Amino acid sequence: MSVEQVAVDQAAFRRVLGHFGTGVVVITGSDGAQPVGFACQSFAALSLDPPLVLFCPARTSRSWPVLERSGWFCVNVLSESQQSVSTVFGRSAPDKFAGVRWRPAPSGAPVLDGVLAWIDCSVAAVHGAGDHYIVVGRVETLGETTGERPLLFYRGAYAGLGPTSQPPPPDLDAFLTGLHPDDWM
Ligand SMILES: Cc1cc2nc3c(=O)[nH]c(=O)nc-3n(C[C@H](O)[C@H](O)[C@H](O)COP(=O)(O)OP(=O)(O)OC[C@H]3O[C@@H](n4cnc5c(N)ncnc54)[C@H](O)[C@@H]3O)c2cc1C
Ligand SMILES: NC(=O)c1ccc[n+]([C@@H]2O[C@H](COP(=O)([O-])OP(=O)(O)OC[C@H]3O[C@@H](n4cnc5c(N)ncnc54)[C@H](O)[C@@H]3O)[C@@H](O)[C@H]2O)c1
Repeated sequence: MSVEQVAVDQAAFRRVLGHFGTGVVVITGSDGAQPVGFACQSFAALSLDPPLVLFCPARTSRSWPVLERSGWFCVNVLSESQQSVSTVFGRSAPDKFAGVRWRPAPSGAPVLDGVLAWIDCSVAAVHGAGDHYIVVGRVETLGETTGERPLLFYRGAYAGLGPTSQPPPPDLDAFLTGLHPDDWM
């Protein structure tokens, strides 16, 4: 199989970077009266001690200034059955929360019904990077539900994990609890 080199134009960037499949989150917040939020795949765990995460909003984002002013945001990890939620929050719309059920996290930022996990954060640092910002959040509280599978975004389209062909290895618990402090997890 040949490895083709292509020019770095925007179409190639999207096509090639699309091979890096990710989960999908909705980053939410509030100005104290109105909730705001947007779909996001540039989310990552960053640091265990202290507990930090990051995401990257576009400089043109209209939700980000609201989150920055409040000093808080909540990361909502979408489940496989929440593709329509990602579609709603991935577009510009006057009221993305119409018809969406949610409850407030301790910060007041929305936790959407049906998410796999939520991570409530204070804004710890903001760095400009190209046409986006890199936002570092300190994890203040978090929670999870179990049973559902994650929503994935891969090559510009939604995907799921598919049926599990193999059960997890029987020694998975021992592997996860036997990590050396220098191991990256
Ligand atoms: C799977 C997925 C992953 C995504 N990942 C990311 C990500 O990692 N980072 C990211 O930044 N985005 C990401 N997006 C895109 C993002 O969800 C959408 O752009 C979303 O609409 C942004 O919401 P917002 O509230 O920030 O801005 P919105 O208010 O929804 O505005 C979106 C854009 O529309 C334009 N716009 C709309 N209305 C006006 C107006 N009246 N005046 C001027 N400009 C206007 C602006 O350019 C603005 O950036 C992702 C989308 C999907 C579906
Ligand atoms: N990081 C982002 O800001 C980001 C990521 C994914 C999608 N989006 C936006 O969501 C919408 C739907 O996307 P699509 O279905 O056309 O997928 P797409 O084909 O544009 O996305 C393919 C890949 O390109 C990259 N990408 C796309 N837009 C980007 C951007 N503005 N900045 C940095 N990386 C970007 C991402 O890695 C993504 O997985 C588009 O408007 C897209 O720009 C933004």
